[in-house]
Amino acid sequence: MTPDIFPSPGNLAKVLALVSLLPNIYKDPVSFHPERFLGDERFEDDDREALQPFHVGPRNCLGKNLAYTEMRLILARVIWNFDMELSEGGEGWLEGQRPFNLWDKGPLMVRLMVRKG
Ligand code: HEM
Repeated sequence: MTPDIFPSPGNLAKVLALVSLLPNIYKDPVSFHPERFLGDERFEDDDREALQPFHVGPRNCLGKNLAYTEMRLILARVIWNFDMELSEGGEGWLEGQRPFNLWDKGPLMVRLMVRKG
């Protein structure tokens, strides 16, 4: 990121879902490749730091570690107890998703008057 591309001052937003779909960051990004995270050499050029679903910095997600623990526990129990297959209506799930965004609310102007009495 350089000032030539993103002049300051300005707002820069990172669209997480798009980062995860960029083929120059993740090889074959829309296919299911769990081996991507298990040291498979086909994916050694992936930039694993690019996607930060919990954000980074002083205001990043406070629940990150809890969320990882919950996800691991739930996924492990589901996989341990069940076989899974896509059921009717599940086709095209990825393509049918709709993205939503946040909005900048702008300042709420309030006048404070010292109470009398
Ligand atoms: C997959 C699960 C989760 C994801 C992807 C996620 C993601 C995020 C993201 C992107 C932010 C905004 C960070 C920023 O503004 O830079 C955030 C903030 C926050 N998250 Fe999560 N979160 C998850 C689960 C949780 C859980 C389980 C908790 C608590 C039990 C939690 C508590 C918080 C809190 C308190 C903040 C505000 C932190 C602050 O403003 O200082 N999150 N989260």
